[in-house]
Amino acid sequence: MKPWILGLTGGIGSGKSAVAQGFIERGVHVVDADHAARWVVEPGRPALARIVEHFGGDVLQANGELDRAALRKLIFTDPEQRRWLESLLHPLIGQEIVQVLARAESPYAILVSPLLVESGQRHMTQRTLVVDTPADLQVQRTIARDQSSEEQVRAIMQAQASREERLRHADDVLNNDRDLAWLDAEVERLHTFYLTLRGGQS
Ligand SMILES: CC(C)(COP(=O)(O)OP(=O)(O)OC[C@H]1O[C@@H](n2cnc3c(N)ncnc32)[C@H](O)[C@@H]1O)[C@@H](O)C(=O)NCCC(=O)NCCS
Ligand SMILES: Nc1ncnc2c1ncn2[C@@H]1O[C@H](COP(=O)(O)OP(=O)(O)OP(=O)(O)O)[C@@H](O)[C@H]1O
Repeated sequence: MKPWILGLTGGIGSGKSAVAQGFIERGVHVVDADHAARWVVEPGRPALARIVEHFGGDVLQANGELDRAALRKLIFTDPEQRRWLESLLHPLIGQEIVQVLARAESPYAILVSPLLVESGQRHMTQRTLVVDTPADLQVQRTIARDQSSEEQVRAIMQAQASREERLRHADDVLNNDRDLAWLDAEVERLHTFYLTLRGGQS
């Protein structure tokens, strides 16, 4: 039987990847929109040429790969440029996600995306799990992981749905304000529940 699809979302640094890892360890097939966003701009793919045409050669590294830090600076200080990039990449990211999900063979599969609510990717899924983390903890964990500045993390959060907006779309919530052992216990609880569902519904 074709798996039903769970959407897993949360803001930057909320813990989506850590939660997804817990589901992967339990045999669930996972596709991550951030990974798909990397595949569509690999050297030789048409989207990379469009980005260079639009933003100029400064967004390329010497080896011909996208300079992600340079592009991040450009799009999170200018909403119009961010929307231009999203209108180019989101349809391509959507196509990649559909292809990978079509090959999934676990009882249910997961689409991990920071922009599940904002980008309309939610419509590819049957159920939404929100990883909910207090904003200050999101900032703290992201800075520790990426060595980025607080200002940059807050600018990215400004470009994302608010916590309240995301929670409005949640069927299930994982409160990620405790330690990793708690996170794993929550994944176990949710996985046991998801295995009882048919098409994402009880
Ligand atoms: C700007 C880019 C090159 C920066 O790359 P970088 O390697 O530094 O970050 P990465 O892609 O791993 O994203 C890190 C986090 O930033 C946030 N983020 C990325 N893009 C966006 C966006 N358009 N709007 C809001 N938040 C975003 C997410 O929380 C994401 O998890 C990259 O994020 C990108 O291409 N973004 C546009 C495509 C997109 O919208 N991707 C999000 C998944 S659909
Ligand atoms: N409960 C927790 N306790 C301690 N550290 C945590 C917890 N949850 C996540 N982390 C850590 O916080 C950081 C951010 O988590 P993670 O990378 O999973 O977030 P994300 O939502 O995938 O972020 P992004 O949107 O930027 O891709 C990571 O270093 C992760 O190991």
